[in-house]
Amino acid sequence: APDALAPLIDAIAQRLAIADQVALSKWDSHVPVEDPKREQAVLAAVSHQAPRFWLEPDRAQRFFSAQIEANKLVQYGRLWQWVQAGKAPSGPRPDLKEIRSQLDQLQGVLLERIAGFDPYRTDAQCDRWVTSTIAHAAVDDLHRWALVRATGGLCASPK
Ligand SMILES: C=C(O[C@@H]1C=C(C(=O)O)C=C[C@H]1O)C(=O)O
Repeated sequence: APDALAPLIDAIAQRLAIADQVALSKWDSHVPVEDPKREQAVLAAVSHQAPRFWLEPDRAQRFFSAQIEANKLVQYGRLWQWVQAGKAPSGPRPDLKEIRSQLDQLQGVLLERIAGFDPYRTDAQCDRWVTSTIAHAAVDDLHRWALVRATGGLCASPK
């Protein structure tokens, strides 16, 4: 795989790691996982920032839609596990505003890395590279499936 892929998958995984914190804050506050207004704000910011990274706003938005869907997948999965267990982990709870500013900080990193990988997305090997990089990621099952969701549009053509 090209050198640009591992850092991209890493940034995607970092954004998904934050989903656990989001889920915890929503468990505490009984707020629904999905927040359409916040999603729109994220997508608007992304499309505004895209040209700075020589990315088509549409392409950047589609990529981020997948990140948002994957993020919700992790949250629903964690909440399901905590309902099943009858409890969520104890420990420090950053508030949602703080967590969202962490997500915002990752935005530029993700855009930079998606732009770095884009030249390779039409390669016939693209799906194989992505598949094997995800297989080797040091994450649990829930995060691995979320990585699959998050990278669904990474390669230009389906298998
Ligand atoms: C991460 C959150 O949960 C969901 C996922 C979002 C995202 O990935 O950016 C945005 C809004 C929510 O639908 C959040 O509420 O901030």
